[in-house]
Amino acid sequence: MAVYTEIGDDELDDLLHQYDIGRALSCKGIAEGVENSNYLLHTTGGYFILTLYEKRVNPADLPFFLGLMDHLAGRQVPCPTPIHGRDGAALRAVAGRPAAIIAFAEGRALTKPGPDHCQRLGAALAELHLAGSDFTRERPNALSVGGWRPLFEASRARADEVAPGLAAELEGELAALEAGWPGGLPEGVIHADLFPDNVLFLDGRINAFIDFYFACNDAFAYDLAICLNAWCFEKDGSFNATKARKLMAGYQGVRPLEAAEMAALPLLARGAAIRFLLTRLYDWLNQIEGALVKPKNPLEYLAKLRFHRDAGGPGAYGLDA
Ligand SMILES: Nc1ncnc2c1ncn2[C@@H]1O[C@H](COP(=O)(O)OP(=O)(O)OP(=O)(O)O)[C@@H](O)[C@H]1O
Ligand SMILES: N[C@@H](CCO)C(=O)O
Repeated sequence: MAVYTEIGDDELDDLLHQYDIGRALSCKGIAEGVENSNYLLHTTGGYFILTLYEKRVNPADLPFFLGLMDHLAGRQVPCPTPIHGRDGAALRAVAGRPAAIIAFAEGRALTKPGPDHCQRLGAALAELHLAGSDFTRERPNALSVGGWRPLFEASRARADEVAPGLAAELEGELAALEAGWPGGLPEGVIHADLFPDNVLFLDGRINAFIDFYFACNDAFAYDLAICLNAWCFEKDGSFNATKARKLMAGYQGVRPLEAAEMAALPLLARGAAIRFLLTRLYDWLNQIEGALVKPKNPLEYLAKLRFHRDAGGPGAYGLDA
């Protein structure tokens, strides 16, 4: 269970005194997630999510994340809003951690998304990209190509404990990505972690995007590449070309890709694969005792990386570049 920080009863009561959402009836740790401590908070005013921000979140970035959620929700992007206290602020401190209360969103994360879900995802992702265009805060992507080598260095010495030869393969991959990483693509605000567990479906439709805590400014097509990896491979590791085609069609129905974005997609997908491989590898090698969190398998992303390296071109994803 991803609960790194416990909250005392008095701390919770003190927190709720700052809001108009009633008094606490229960507050239970949520099993899902690996990054932050999340609680399902039930008050006399309804249900909420209480999040305490942990290691990978820089407190200075929180106004960007919380402001973005307010901004997108105001533009009909399905996304829960932060609750503002009586003083107007959404960001607080609880148990020594930065914290926020977020509206509870109905819906279920899909364990096995189908092609039609991928199409809906594509369309909603493009709408998110367009809706972010007049968001005025900026946050560079700390986990883009410039951030991968330091992350790799933190795991390099022990990488071969996870798979023989992994360090050498990652070294070669990083060098290729650093040399060829595309610039000048259309960019704006991206979600940057839009995995199936961060999309809540209700009656077959997307009811909420959650977990905006990697959102940043970067290439739109990189966000699409992250989704390609997270949604279009089966549990056995095989690539599902139908899902990829649907994802692309959904996206392009709202925001057509430029030729340069299509051409860059195989490389962007390799980059998106190494980004999650590296954070998973770090977490695998540096597990936090007592956090009751199950680290995710880095090797799932090694297989995806190899797939894109051999893909041959954007046609593999159903695109005619
Ligand atoms: N606004 C919300 N409404 C309903 N449920 C939510 C909401 N926010 C979070 N959750 C629930 O809490 C879980 C963990 O939230 P979240 O994905 O933000 O955590 P995380 O630790 O940042 O996880 P991740 O590993 O995806 O980065 C979600 O899977 C979902 O079940
Ligand atoms: N979505 C990430 C975890 C949270 O960043 C992963 O699956 O590795």
